[in-house]
Amino acid sequence: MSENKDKKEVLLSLKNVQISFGEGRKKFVAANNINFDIYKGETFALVGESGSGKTTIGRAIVRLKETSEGDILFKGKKINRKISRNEKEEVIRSIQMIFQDPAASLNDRATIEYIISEGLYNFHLYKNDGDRLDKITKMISEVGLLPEHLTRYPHEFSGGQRQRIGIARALVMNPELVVADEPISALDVSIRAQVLNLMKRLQREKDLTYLFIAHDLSVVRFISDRIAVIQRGTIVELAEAEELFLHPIHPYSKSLLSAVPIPDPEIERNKQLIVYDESIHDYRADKPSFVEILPGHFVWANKAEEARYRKELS
Ligand SMILES: Nc1ncnc2c1ncn2[C@@H]1O[C@H](COP(=O)(O)OP(=O)(O)OP(=O)(O)O)[C@@H](O)[C@H]1O
Repeated sequence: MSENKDKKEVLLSLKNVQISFGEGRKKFVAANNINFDIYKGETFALVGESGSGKTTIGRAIVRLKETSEGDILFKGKKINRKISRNEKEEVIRSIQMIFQDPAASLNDRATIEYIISEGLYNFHLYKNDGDRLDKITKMISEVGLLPEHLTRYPHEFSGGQRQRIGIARALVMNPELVVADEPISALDVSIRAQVLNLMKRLQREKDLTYLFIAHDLSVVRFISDRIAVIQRGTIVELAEAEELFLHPIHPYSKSLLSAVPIPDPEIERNKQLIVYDESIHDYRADKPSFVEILPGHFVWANKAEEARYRKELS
């Protein structure tokens, strides 16, 4: 999906990030030891099952959730925890989020015009009202809807159209990074490809970088440059998309991949589902870390596992 991944300019960096809910004995760590870079122009997928911490990480990046440890850097500047009001505004403008459920994320009592204009109003990102109208009219056309839709309300639209409105609301801010949190999973299967194609086209046209959150590996295979697999709050593997599909290393990634349907009935029938058993990891004495096992291919492993994986690879 990316055009300039070879340049590898780091846009966003997460360094040893931890995100938790509650305090003291009630503290629940939803994501821990999170380390990854997102390059400008690429689509970086974060994949894991429900409850693995994907949304929490996305929300921390757009400052909807506080981090409890570590740093989040955007273009080299720290954007988590305490930052100035100006810096906050810059983050909100430059990093926009598209939400999973377009029905729930749009205010049903507001017109589409208001919904798409809201960020522009909040940050005074227009010269005058004519300029604002120009911006949102252009934006609504870019997502495949019509200017006359601006006076209508969210309930008058289908799920796919509502997600287009969600995309317009995010992109009218002219962001550099878009955190797309399962943007197609709530949509009818028949329109998912349309929305993905729209996102791809807009990425090319507007030089966007995507963090694409999904629970389904088959969805991200063909749209992402790199994939991080997350399991119960820990990223267990990160690699280029094809590399991950061809040479998964962590047993959890292997189990997820074994569940991806193969479009060949013969292979599909004889395929072995790999069941992941967490108890195979003994991390009591030999602690794990995020190891670069091959260039650009990282796996969560302790010393013994690293040695075993290296042997398997040789
Ligand atoms: N407000 C909250 N208070 C306490 N725990 C929370 C809260 N929000 C999320 N969690 C917990 O944090 C963990 C990660 O949740 P998160 O929503 O990030 O997962 P997810 O991978 O995005 O799942 P889904 O695909 O279902 O959204 C879950 O165990 C969840 O129960």
